[in-house]
Amino acid sequence: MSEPLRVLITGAAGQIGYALAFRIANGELSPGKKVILHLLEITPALGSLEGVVMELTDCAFPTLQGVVATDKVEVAFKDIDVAFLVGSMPRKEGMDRADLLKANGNIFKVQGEALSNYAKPTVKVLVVGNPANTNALIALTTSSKLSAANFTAMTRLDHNRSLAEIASQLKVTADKVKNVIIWGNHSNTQVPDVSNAVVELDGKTVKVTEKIDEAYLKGDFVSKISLRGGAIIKARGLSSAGSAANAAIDHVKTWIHGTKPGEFVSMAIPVPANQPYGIKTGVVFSFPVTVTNGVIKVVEGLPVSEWLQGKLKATEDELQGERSTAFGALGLA
Ligand SMILES: NC(=O)C1=CN([C@@H]2O[C@H](COP(=O)(O)OP(=O)(O)OC[C@H]3O[C@@H](n4cnc5c(N)ncnc54)[C@H](O)[C@@H]3O)[C@@H](O)[C@H]2O)C=CC1
Ligand SMILES: O=C([O-])CC(=O)C(=O)O
Repeated sequence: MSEPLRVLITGAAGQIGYALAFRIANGELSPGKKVILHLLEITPALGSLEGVVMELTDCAFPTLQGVVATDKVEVAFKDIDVAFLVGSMPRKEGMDRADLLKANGNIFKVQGEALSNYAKPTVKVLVVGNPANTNALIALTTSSKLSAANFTAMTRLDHNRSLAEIASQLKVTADKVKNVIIWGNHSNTQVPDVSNAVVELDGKTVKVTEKIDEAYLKGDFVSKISLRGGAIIKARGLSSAGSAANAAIDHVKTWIHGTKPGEFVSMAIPVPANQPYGIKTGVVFSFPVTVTNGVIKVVEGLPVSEWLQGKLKATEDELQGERSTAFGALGLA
């Protein structure tokens, strides 16, 4: 029988952690495969974490082989195959995600070191905690034994929001839309781009740009997707959790099982050495990607309009700025 999948969730007693744990325990990442959940929390939240473990036990999931619940990184990160790095402070109304750098940056410095020291060398790391791109860069920078290929940050929620918005405009379900792209930072400067997206309408595949007005796609659509996180905080008084956990599962499932032929998704990854689309190395940037046998590859050669070029530059500049702030504050080189 194959080895169980060891999956770490940090911040497991928090909103997103709570939504993630049950779905992962139920085998959603790799159907049929046994799972050992590693749940990390800060010491004051251990009581609450114990309650999560009790509930997981009470589900009697046939796939759940064990649970390790701890406040110690050396226990939590030991031999893990997948890491969902969620545990960190969420923003409140009126804040930008980059305002969280000061509160959250150090968490990812410590956890980068822990990944390097204790995780399997093949570990797949997804950073969810905000500001996600720069936190992933911090973790990568402090994990001397792992490589860039181990690290990603989440823009799949923005990707899914884009699929859903286009589907709603065209009165179809979201599975009929594919190949939207989120470029850059998981922030207000992200670039939701549907210039390569297609939709299945009445059995025919057509370009989204043939069906929806260009002014809307470059205007209200971009603002709606990029400001959606803030709109949810305003409506709920709390940041997105169910949809964030869902996107995190989508992201890791794609990483494990690959993309379908002809399809790409959005993932934030360390910029590869060949600097696709002219984006300079040294930041974690969201690109259109395909995944085959666990290897993430940027989809290159897509046309870049003048409009897109300007937006790519703005989101890249923001990421370079976040990098300088974070590296300065944390004493990283
Ligand atoms: N990338 C994305 O698309 C999204 C990112 N987020 C981000 O995810 C993060 C978590 O959000 P929520 O679950 O709503 O927050 P939450 O406050 O409900 O839960 C966070 C949990 O992390 C724990 N925690 C804090 N420091 C920790 C550490 N050093 N080690 C382990 N656990 C630690 C806390 O005790 C708490 O239980 C936030 O930074 C939020 O902004 C949220 C939605 C989408
Ligand atoms: O907006 C926030 O702070 C939470 C988040 O990242 C999102 O919902 O996209």
